[in-house]
Amino acid sequence: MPLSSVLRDQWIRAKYERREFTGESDHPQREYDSDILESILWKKGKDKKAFLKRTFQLSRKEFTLRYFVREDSKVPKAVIYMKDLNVAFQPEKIGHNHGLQIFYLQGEHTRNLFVYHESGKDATERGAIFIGTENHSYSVTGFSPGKRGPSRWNWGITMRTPVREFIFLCEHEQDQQEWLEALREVISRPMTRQDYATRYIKQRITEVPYRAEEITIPADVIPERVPTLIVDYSEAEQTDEQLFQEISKANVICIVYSVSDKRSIEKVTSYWIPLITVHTDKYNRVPLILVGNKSDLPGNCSMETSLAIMNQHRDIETCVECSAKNLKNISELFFYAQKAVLHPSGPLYCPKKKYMTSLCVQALTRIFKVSDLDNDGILNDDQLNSFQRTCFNSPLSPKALDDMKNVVRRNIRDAVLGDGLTLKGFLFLNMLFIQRGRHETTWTILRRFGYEDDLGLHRDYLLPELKVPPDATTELNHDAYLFLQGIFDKHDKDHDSALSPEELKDLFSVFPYIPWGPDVSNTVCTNDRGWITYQGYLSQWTLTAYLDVDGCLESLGYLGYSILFAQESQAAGITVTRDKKIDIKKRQTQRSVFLCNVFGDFQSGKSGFLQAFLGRNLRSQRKIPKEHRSDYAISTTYVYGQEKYLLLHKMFPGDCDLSDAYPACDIVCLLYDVGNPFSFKYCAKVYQQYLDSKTPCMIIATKSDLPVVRQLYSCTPMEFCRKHKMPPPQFFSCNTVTPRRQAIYTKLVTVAMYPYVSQAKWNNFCLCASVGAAVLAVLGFALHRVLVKPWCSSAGLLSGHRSL
Ligand SMILES: Nc1nc2c(ncn2[C@@H]2O[C@H](COP(=O)(O)OP(=O)(O)OP(=O)(O)O)[C@@H](O)[C@H]2O)c(=O)[nH]1
Repeated sequence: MPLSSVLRDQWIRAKYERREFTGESDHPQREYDSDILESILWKKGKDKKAFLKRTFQLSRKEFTLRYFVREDSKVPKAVIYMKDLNVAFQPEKIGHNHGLQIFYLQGEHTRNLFVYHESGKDATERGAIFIGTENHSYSVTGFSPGKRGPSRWNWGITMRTPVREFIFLCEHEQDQQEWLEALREVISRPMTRQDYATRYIKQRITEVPYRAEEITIPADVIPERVPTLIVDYSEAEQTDEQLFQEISKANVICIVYSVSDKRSIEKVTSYWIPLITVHTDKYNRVPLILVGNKSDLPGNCSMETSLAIMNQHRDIETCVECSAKNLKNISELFFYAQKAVLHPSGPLYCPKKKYMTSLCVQALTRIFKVSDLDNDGILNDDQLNSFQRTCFNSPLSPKALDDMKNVVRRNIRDAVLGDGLTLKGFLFLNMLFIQRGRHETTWTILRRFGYEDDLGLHRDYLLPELKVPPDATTELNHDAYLFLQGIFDKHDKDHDSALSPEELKDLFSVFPYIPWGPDVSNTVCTNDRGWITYQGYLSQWTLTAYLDVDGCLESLGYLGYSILFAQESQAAGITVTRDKKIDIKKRQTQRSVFLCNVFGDFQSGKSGFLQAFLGRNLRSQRKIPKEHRSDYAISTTYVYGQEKYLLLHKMFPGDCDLSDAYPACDIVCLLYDVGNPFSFKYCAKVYQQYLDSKTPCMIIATKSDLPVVRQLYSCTPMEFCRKHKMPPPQFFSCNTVTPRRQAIYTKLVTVAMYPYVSQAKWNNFCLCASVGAAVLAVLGFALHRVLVKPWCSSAGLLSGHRSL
């Protein structure tokens, strides 16, 4: 046992088990029976090395401590007056478990005696009670056997001092009466100056301390490995200010009342709870433990009273009756206090409704859905086992699985279907844990899935740190795409490779909000019914990762990426690309997303250009309600067989500072309407004002199905391109009979990927890139689907993923 634990243990035993300082003790207290307490202590010699056996005598009569060099000595080596003496436990300094430092004033010097006792028990302090007078709030009353139940020691005396109450028991009524008389006599006598001094000395050295020393229970005692600091408060020694400070620092507060004193329980609601409420954060309530002490005495206050208080006050985590005298429930009390902090029941359970709180149900429902990998509403044995491994690091034995299912099945209908647990069963199981006081099981599950005490997801879980240097971009990596594909397959119940509104709603049911607005259908590819296709779905995630990496991390968190793919954080799913300047210098890029800013005057056909990339002709574009329009369009295209994402961003003339928007992109498109003579002027202005020759730029002549009119500008668009060494204007129309994807987009990605290729060679270069790509594109896409398919096999996420 560590040194500090011995002393702590002895201190607790002296105070609570032997009740040495309270007058309630069953143990004979020698120091009250004889004037002199004699004991052998080992005292450190003058050479400061060896400890020598010395006889010490504590005289109650003289208030002195003496010690003798030899056992038969008549003359003491030193006589120390109590008023000059102080004692401290010093196990470390003395190098012995029961070491004491006795220090006292001699003349103007402080002398030290370093001693230890062979047995810790005898080295503990003893107590005495000072008896003051009536007008100093001392009183004494007797009580009769009727109150106390069958016992030999039935005749009681209650002695009240300004700081606490002492209960004494007598065997016979006559003893009780004699004691009462004697005590009353003392109390009725006025206090002399000597009395005041004696009270002071006695309180300092022999009476139970008003306040227990701060006790630290080391971290390694409990599995959660957090240390516990127990802080006592004494009205007699501390100011209100100190009390308020301690209250505001506390993680849990034990309000102790006496089960034998009705007033003390009344004070819980009339004084302590309001006081704690005022001095604690109302958004972060401190759990309270209601402790009915002296359960060894007959109670005035039943457990029902404390339960009623507990039901009225949500902050009261639990109530417990204990007896400090016979140590009943004392360790439980501290266990509950630790538990109240580490595994509070308040956020999980509503005692009034006798059911879990709605926040807890929501959190567990999300956990169930995340863990139900095939989304069939049942956690089968494989899924239960991987859930168990995730939360508790080990699978369940087949018998434990069966037992668990049987318990649930016996208690509630529809909780087990086939071989698996339904959501109803999963919730019921957790409620059982909570109701049986095993909050820590549910908390382990919740915390593993990212929840913190208020049942919100932890910030570090949703928003792990990710450093993105200024010239880098963020993309999803292969792992994250695999994960997201698994999520898609799980929710595409009809296997039509598109998500219906219901399927999408189900996918986002693990989110506290729907992250995608109605504009998403016009940002990515959809099927004929306007439902987001598999390709559109991945495109939207790509866009989120690129433009709003925090939002993407958060979404991965809600979907449970880091948990299901056993990653340290959501950030493991993101690739931060290298600086674009290095790509250009090395003439190669690993990036797979390229941003193209699309400029053009009002009504020049920018939206048309974006929508045509998603395969929509003018007719289908006209059906898009205004509020569902999007300023982005993203899809894939293949360049030299590599699948790349092109993200088109529509820039608005006049309403934003173009210089801000410009530098981040990889390529710029300047659109003019061939049918509008004023349209090109805007393109020339943007080019001259904001663009440098380093960013590739392409001029697109839109609405090429309309008659071409002469542009009212100092030169024609063709001359302008020649002058600025740009490829000639690319004619484009989305007014086609059938929706079709046009080559222009592949051209844009190719140029964005190879910005250093001379602009004069663009046309040939782009042609090669796209022709070579066409075959590989189909192949590449098919390969991707085949590769990622095993992800959602019933063998579980991880095995599917690893088999890749
Ligand atoms: N004939 C023809 N009309 C087109 C084409 N593209 C767009 N339009 C029409 O031109 C008008 C403007 O098209 P948008 O694509 O909305 O142009 P915009 O530049 O996004 O417009 P603002 O957002 O108002 O600046 C619409 O009435 C479209 O129907 C095209 O290729 N051919």
